[in-house]
Amino acid sequence: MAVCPVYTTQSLNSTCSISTPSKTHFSSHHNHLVFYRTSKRTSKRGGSSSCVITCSAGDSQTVVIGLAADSGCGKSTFMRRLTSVFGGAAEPPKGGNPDSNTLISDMTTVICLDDYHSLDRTGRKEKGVTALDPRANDFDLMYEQVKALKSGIAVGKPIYNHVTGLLDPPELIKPPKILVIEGLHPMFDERVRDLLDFSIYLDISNEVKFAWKIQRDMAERGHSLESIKASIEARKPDFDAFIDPQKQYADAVIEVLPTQLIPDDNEGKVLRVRLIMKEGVEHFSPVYLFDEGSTISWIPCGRKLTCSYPGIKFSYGPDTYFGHEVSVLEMDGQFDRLDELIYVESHLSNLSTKFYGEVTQQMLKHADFPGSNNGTGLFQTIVGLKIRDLYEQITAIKTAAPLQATKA
Ligand SMILES: Nc1ncnc2c1ncn2[C@@H]1O[C@H](COP(=O)(O)OP(=O)(O)OP(=O)(O)O)[C@@H](O)[C@H]1O
Ligand SMILES: O=C(CO)[C@H](O)[C@H](O)COP(=O)(O)O
Repeated sequence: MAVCPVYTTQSLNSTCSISTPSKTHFSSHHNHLVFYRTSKRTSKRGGSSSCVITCSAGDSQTVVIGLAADSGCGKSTFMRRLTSVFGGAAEPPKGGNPDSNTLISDMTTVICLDDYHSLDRTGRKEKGVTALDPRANDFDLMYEQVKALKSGIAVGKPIYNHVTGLLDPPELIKPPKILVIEGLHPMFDERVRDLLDFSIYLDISNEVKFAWKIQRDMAERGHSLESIKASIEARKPDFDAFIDPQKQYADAVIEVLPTQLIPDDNEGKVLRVRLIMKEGVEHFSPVYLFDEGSTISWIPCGRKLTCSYPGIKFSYGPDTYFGHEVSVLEMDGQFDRLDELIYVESHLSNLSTKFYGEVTQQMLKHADFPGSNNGTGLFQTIVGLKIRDLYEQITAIKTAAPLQATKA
């Protein structure tokens, strides 16, 4: 008899029907009715029986955002910028597992897809697979739980403990207004991909990834240069096979490359960052520089923007990406003075800001975050504002619909 690792909860005032051949326990937990699926049995026909819990969801629907990137590529930094756009601090679940990977704020819940590792650190070692390999991850459970959350049903999500390398007991995740699923594989499984309202891929070139890893793992974690190189090399085949291809599905890609302003630069400090925005995505209109659809090259340095060597260059224009029409906004170089960013902001359109200078204000607020002086911080902030706009559009449609139905 196997232990079924899932439990599903639903608020007491909603209607649920249960069909399960396995033992199902009910209990009240945080004002939620909890269904524990404790066992699986083999049905008479020989197939494995599944536990089906059908609940009618509440009125609110969760908007789901996917953020894909390799480890150490700036997902946490991006998440901090995104949650800040919605206001309020993001914190791990109160009173829960201190090693939880989840971050909850008033509007957003960010779950880390590492929690769907089906093999723990020892299991991966024994089987000779990396965490990037789909065989080390439970996509069925990921799909079931994201789908449940999207339709307003709370779930008991497992926790992968990065300190111990073990799978810890599940934590309760209630459906938030905005659910962000971040990690290695948010767009890998077609079923999960189809649940996403918007998806982002952080595409960090090998040179830059290496520079960031050295900065963090050598300076902050005491790893040697050789071990960092070895870890990047060991992950590369699986990264190329399973993680990188997801960028073709992303609605926005933030590509981070070495600068072209310094010939043969190998320091990796000055960056060329490209924001690739898919055309025709519902509730998302790409940002543009000066004139929508034109091809523009702009050096803003001069009286209104202070630039030291090697300067700053912006480019904008239409392109294609994996066969899709896209708009690409590019920034090469770095800002000397963040308060002068307002000059650049005033030449960008479709930013989905709520007031003049909101991008600059957000950037100044988080001036100490990595990438605040270059295109990584700027484009992450812009994508955060676009996600707020997308959320507001989706929820406006949802609240308007019943009214229209009443009128008719
Ligand atoms: N935009 C940036 N510019 C410069 N360095 C950056 C930038 N973003 C991230 N880094 C570097 O990379 C490190 C990892 O960033 P972050 O923690 O945001 O990544 P992550 O993808 O969440 O990592 P992990 O999955 O390993 O937890 C940071 O400590 C910093 O050194
Ligand atoms: O690629 C990763 C995503 O963060 C990690 O390497 C993976 O989750 C395994 O974690 P750990 O190295 O702590 O066992």
